Amino acid sequence: MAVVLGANQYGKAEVRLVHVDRSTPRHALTDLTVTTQLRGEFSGTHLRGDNAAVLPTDTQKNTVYAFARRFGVGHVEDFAMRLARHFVDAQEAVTGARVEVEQHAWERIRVDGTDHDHAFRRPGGEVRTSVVTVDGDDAWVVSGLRDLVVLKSTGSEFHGFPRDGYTTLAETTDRVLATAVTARWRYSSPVLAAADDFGAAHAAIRTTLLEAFASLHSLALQQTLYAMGEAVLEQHPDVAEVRLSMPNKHHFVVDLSPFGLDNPNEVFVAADRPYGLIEGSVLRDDAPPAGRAWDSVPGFV
Ligand SMILES: O=c1[nH]c(=O)c2[nH]c(=O)[nH]c2[nH]1
Repeated sequence: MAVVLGANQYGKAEVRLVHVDRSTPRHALTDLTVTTQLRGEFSGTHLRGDNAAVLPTDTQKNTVYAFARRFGVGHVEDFAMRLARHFVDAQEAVTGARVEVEQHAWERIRVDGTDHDHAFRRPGGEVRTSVVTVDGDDAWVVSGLRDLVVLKSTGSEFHGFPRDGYTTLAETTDRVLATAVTARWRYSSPVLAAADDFGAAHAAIRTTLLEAFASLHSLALQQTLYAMGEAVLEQHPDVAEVRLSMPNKHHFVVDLSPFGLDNPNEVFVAADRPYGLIEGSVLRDDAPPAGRAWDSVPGFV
């Protein structure tokens, strides 16, 4: 019996690329997941561990980021074709390539009825939540939402933090700020005074959260969290307390200098973990007691 190598391919899977076109103050955002797979004559590495024909998957990843800076992204089909052609043309052993590009949608956040220049929201996936607790004659209503994914491509800084022997984080005056908002708010009373109904109240509070996120020039996600909670309390008299849980969905500037390219905050790797997790409660100082409102509400909020 002879054993032979059958069909094979290899590459880098799920390269998370966020490209910000900042050529005008009205930023354009392209958010991609790219998977490269090379096909060709790779028997050497499989049979003998001879890597002479193996363009590293790490190189393939770098090429994705470098191409985004050199050529821009454009349509996903064009970006994929440019990459696939490059690998096939540039490497002797590579006779074919499969490049899969998925694009994640973003919409502009509307503030006072106008599309914002650099604040975005991911459509879909958001969940409206509610927990009602009744105890005898008492009742409490906690409403909320989760997975409201938002991003600002500028208008966010983070500096002035303490440094110790383990600190490597660079201070920044311009970074991408992104989070998936989980918010729960407790109404002062189970019967709304100011709003007609819970649906209208939910929609209005959601708008307030989005507008506050978009409008604040942020010096920390903690500051953004507080501003969002504060805006809800200021604009919605029915609400006694807001609890927020906001992961800091880090976007790191890719170092393209090894390829002779600068990167003026244009090409980012969107990391999925680990992430900062910023949580807090914002409430009126004269809020009625929470009673059993938060009983059995999972997690921080
Ligand atoms: O807004 C931020 N808050 C933090 O506490 C923090 N920590 C960190 O590393 N980056 C950030 N960003």
